[in-house]
Amino acid sequence: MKLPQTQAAVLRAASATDEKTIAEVADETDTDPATVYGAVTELADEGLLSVAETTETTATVTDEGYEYLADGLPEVRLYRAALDAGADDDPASMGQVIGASGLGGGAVDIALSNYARKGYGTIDSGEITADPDADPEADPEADALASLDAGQSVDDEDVLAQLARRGLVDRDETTVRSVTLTDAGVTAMMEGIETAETVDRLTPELLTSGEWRDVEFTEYNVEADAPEQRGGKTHILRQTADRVKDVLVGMGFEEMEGPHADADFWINDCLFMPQDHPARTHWDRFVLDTPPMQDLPEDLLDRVEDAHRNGVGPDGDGYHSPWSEDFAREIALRGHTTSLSMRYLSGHQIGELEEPKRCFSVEKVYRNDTLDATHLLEFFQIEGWVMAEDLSVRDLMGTFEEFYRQFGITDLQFKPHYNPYTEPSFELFGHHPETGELIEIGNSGMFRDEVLEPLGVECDVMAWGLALERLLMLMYGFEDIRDVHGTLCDLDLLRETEVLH
Ligand SMILES: N[C@@H](Cc1ccccc1)C(=O)O
Repeated sequence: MKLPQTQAAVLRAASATDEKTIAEVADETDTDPATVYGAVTELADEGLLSVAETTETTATVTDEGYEYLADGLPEVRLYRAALDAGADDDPASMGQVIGASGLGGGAVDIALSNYARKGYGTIDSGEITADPDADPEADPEADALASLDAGQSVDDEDVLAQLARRGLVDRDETTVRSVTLTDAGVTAMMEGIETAETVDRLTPELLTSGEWRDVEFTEYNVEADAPEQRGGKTHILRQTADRVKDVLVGMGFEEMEGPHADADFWINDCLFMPQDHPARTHWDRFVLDTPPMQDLPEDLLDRVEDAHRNGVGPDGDGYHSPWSEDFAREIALRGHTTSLSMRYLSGHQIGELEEPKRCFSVEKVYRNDTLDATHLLEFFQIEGWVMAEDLSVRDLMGTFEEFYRQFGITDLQFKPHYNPYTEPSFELFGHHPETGELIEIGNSGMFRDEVLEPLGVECDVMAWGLALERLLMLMYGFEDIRDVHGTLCDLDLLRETEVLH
């Protein structure tokens, strides 16, 4: 039988009786393990090798683990200090023993929380005892750390789990593949294996000698299974944001951009948000210690102030509450991207707009919320509006149905809501694919005259702010927003999720 170089070498290295791991075969044949793996896959496809997979958990000592290897585990150091203080006879003062132990900072807490658990003694109302029978020389956790450091394996699963919990070892699961010759493989070996003339790897030697010109290369097998290579990739949130942009551009929307830190005027006043609204207090927003915004259109400022004080139209009524221009000029991180909509609709950002017009942004907003499974302090909003004659709530709902359908979400629910700047207003909900729970995914409405008139907009405007992270939740079924953000993120979810375009 004729086989390409690596396959022939791998088959020769394999045995019918002894399982050999890919790493062992790679070692023996002096070949890169990924290449061996490729050859193994081919040989298994041909029925010449059989491959067995087992999962192996590896444990590596962390930096903190190494610290304790050098200095001793904190609880062991505490025990020795307690013995020195005679605590095996009479309880000794905790303060003194800790002082004598030389333990400092976080190590004291660590020592205390492991001391009794491991049978070194008791700690009670400021006193410490040392069990005379405890043997610090035979501490199973210290022994396990030393074995791992010496490259030996540790079999005691409980001790390993405890070390992992303490952050003294990192545990990783790896798949180990071992090969054996099948009957067909044995037969092929007995009949003789010839190395095919083809070359399956381009080597530096082939390149420098120029030989690459004359040799025949093995064909690529693009279907062969290969170990996963994990390079960097675009975060699924960014991927989904790009997808959202594509969908909205496809629906005829143009993208808006503008400052993350903006005058309260654009973030709130233009939206007819009373200056004493709770969302405008320090409870909700992040104010910046920067000079006030100078560049505000004076005539718009006057009209907005007038709307707040007196309302608009013949029957209008304002808030009858204080309105301060200084407050309007204060700079804060935007709590929604509706500030951008105000900048655009007013003509301040890109000049006068002509209806019909549709705009959107997929950008970050900032709120002084409490972090939990569904709330972040920074998140992405899908802002959008349509400016046209004679818009109705049906246009709003139809737009959402069309938009969310592109993401496989077809069971939207609408709930009447209140915003100071829209009338009517609706909250949007969708079902979580795993839990079935109704999740709020957005807020919307038709801008009121009190917003539009000062801006100089004479037709209808329907608008919304949708939560990108919540859309992601409904698409991929995770239940905690922290699975995709921050230090608690679910790496497998982030690595394996494909955002389809
Ligand atoms: N700004 C609103 C969303 C919204 C925008 C425009 C109109 C109506 C609602 C929010 O952050 O929840």
